Amino acid sequence: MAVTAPRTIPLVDLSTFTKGDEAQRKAFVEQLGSAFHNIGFVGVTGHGIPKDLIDDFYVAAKQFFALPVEVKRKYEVAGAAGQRGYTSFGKEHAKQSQVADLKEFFQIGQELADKSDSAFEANPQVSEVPEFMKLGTQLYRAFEASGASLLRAIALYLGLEEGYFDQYINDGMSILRAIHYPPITQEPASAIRAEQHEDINLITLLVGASAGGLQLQNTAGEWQEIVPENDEIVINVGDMLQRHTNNYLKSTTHRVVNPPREQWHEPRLSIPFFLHPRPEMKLDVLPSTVTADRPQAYEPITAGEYLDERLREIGLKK
Ligand SMILES: O=C(O)CCC(=O)C(=O)O
Ligand SMILES: [Fe+2]
Repeated sequence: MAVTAPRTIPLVDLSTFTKGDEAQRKAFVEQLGSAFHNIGFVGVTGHGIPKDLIDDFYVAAKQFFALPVEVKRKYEVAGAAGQRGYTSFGKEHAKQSQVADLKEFFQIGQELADKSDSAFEANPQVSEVPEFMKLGTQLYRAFEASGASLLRAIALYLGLEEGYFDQYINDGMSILRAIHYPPITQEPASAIRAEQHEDINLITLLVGASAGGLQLQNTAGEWQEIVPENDEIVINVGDMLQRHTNNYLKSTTHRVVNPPREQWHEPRLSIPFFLHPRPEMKLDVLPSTVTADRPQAYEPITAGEYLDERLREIGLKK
């Protein structure tokens, strides 16, 4: 009999919120909210992101990363701080680390009908793999819709109006990132696939990575493996939401460790969607989250200012 490891994060079904009755919706709000408050991570099924779309995008992403590096580097976008197009191996590092992560990635941003909005850089089109951007843009939309539903539940949990986040995330600055961790060919000096960090954005939605390695740090400081099942996506709170809620919702430290030596030849691909609001959203601490035991921990800042500060710290912006 197969031995199933105990789950490290709770599992919730988003369709009980998007399609359920009042009692089911209330139960979902409580489950999601307490997971974000206690752990900062949750597994979600019933998220409405089509499996075929994920699978097809994986195939296209693999084809992209298999291109020669000179070809991939054509898709580096000067001045976009890695927020669009390709970022080569060895560039990004966690904010406290001097050593770059063992990864390369490609980021897709918002495609607005109105191209005159200067907050948005254009996405480069990858001519060698035309499906890549087409599927990536579709997946972006699906993640956006699913993330909006999760934030509606979180707004209710925080005692806000259900549509509170919608005004900030419609036409927002979200990023779909395809990450390739190549096979490891020699003992890494000290770097791991992704050094421990917290995400910058409101929430992150991550679809099933092609190999294990993702770990979160629990409140006791121990590293715990996250092993998503089947069509489960992993959601975590980012620093913007933690800041806005005065640390009531937790942006939990996580990392991707290197596999054991016998699996070094296996690459790893993963697809996080970083849900960002529009740059003018104020991340000022919500008054309802300030209490006697939880005094105001942060000064007012906008999402745009905060993002800028963080991109400098991780080596993507000069
Ligand atoms: O590759 C993964 O599974 C997670 C990557 C991650 O945490 C990130 O890019 O922020
Ligand atoms: Fe992350």
